[in-house]
Amino acid sequence: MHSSTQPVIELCNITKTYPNGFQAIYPLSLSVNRGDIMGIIGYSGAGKSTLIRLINRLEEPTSGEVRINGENILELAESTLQKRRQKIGMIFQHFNLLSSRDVFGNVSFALEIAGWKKEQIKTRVYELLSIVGLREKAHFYPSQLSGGQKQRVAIARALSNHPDILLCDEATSALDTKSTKSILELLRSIQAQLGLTIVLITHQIEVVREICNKMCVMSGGEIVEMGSVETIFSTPKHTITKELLSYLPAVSEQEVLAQSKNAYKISFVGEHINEPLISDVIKRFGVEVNILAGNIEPLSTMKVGHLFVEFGADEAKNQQAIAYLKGKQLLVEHFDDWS
Ligand SMILES: Nc1ncnc2c1ncn2[C@@H]1O[C@H](COP(=O)(O)OP(=O)(O)OP(=O)(O)O)[C@@H](O)[C@H]1O
Repeated sequence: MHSSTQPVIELCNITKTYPNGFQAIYPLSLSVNRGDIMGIIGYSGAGKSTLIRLINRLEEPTSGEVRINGENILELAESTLQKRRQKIGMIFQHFNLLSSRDVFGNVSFALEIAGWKKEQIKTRVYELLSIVGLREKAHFYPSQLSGGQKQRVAIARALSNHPDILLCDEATSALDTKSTKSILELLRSIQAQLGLTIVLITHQIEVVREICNKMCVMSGGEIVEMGSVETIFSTPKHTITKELLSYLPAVSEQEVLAQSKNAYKISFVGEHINEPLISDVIKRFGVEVNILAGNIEPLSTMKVGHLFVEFGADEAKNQQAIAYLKGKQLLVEHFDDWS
């Protein structure tokens, strides 16, 4: 990820009160740097959608400034705003595709509006469909596509005018786990390829973990915690942040394998959960143990724990330690056995 310290989006003391008098955003400031993937997370009603829509003036703030690349976009006349908006792509939870147009037509639509010439449109649409991996589906209609494919079309459309910002409003909330993963991978790769700045809102903490480098936690129209994903995940401060983090699904074996090709999975149940078995083998056998990940899952009848570790270079000691753990009725599997 090519993040810099150059702010691309700056929200300065913005507030939003809807015409019915409801204040959805209390004074808040937020700065997003070039190349950041900023995740805005919070429960339903926290103000996430309102906030993201203030960035491209789909909502007008009640007070404050919205600066894009240093320019206060609240001062722009409608015609200039339209031009600037072409540089801010947006994707939505329900894709918002035109059902009467095929994939090609949906992507070309944004270019037609922006006044591109017909012959340039064709080249650009196929270029975009290649980026999102849908070239061969150019003449399919939205009703013939899966949710993940529809979101790819929406991404191609959002990228059509070479934006430098991409706003994602719950872009994976309507997708299953597999499609979510592939859309997040696509977002990560286009961010790297095109040097985009991405702001995404989500209520899924795993989305933030997967692709963001920065995050904000929103509650009651305010940002209650903001910073790098590493810092917030390792030392969450606000109660809402801690609660959201507690919903993180258990670490997956693929994630562990991405860190080490020599990992062991140690599985234990019930009575062993509270025993200091790892410090035990370190003391007894002088073995080196690097803990890669771990989790305890409360089942309805008992708790099951998994620990993913990597042992040091001394294979004789490692085997003694593994034999000892197996003797304690723990399941110890090398990655070859479970990958
Ligand atoms: N047009 C509107 N008029 C009045 N109140 C609104 C309007 N739009 C949103 N709100 C209110 O503002 C608050 C924040 O809504 P918003 O959609 O920004 O939250 P959110 O965090 O995105 O929630 P969700 O994930 O459910 O969409 C909510 O209480 C909502 O009812």
